[in-house]
Amino acid sequence: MSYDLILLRHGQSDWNQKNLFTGWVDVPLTETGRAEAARGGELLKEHNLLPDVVHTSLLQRAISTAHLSLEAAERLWIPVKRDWRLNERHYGALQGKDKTQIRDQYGEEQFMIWRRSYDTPPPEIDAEDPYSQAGDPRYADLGDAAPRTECLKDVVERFIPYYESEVIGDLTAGKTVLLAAHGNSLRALVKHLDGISDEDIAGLNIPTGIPLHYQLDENFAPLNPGGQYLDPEAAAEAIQAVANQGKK
Ligand SMILES: O=C(O)[C@H](O)COP(=O)(O)O
Repeated sequence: MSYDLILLRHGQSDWNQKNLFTGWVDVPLTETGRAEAARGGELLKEHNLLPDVVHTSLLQRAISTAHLSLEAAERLWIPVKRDWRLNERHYGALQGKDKTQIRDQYGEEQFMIWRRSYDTPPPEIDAEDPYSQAGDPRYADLGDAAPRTECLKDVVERFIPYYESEVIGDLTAGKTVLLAAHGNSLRALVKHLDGISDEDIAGLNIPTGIPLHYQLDENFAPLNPGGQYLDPEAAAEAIQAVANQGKK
């Protein structure tokens, strides 16, 4: 008995291309990102990994990626579940800031603490900041619990309960599950699945638009630790590019 779980980071977004911290800012995919998403769907079809249900965040780059990849895989008809708990990590006051400028201004060490430390969040975003989500109707139900910044630990704490109830629920029902989400929300899940330490997770990066397949055993532990990228060569190159963001 095994279960199939597919993780898909959204394709390149407008702000990935512009090298800006994005977090919860709702930016669209670029043409490259749309092509990556469609290619992701073709890979699913080629590997006969056809999702029965898709879970996405509330952000259009993940929603569009799910749609374009399912279109390419001829699975547009499957049920969709959306939840804020799959959202990208809230990047606090860094949202909308240029990654290279922040690295130059604060130095490599602080830049990497904000980007990759497990439990140090960036400064909170001001409600008046143009890139704040204060007043965004999609988060109205969260009230005061809506984050104004998050570290990876915060993402683990919101995403893993969702994974354990909703995603494991679908897997248990025998469904192949596609999760269309984000670099840091997927890092949170991979940390959980592979039992990666708080220190070592800093070195793990997830590329855009390349499906990552986990086969899980009856206890939902990976039979293939680390998962399998459906295009391993493209993934290796793209992982390096994510790691190098902010460098000149
Ligand atoms: O929110 C962002 O800026 C990106 O989606 C993830 O960025 P990072 O790789 O710098 O954490």
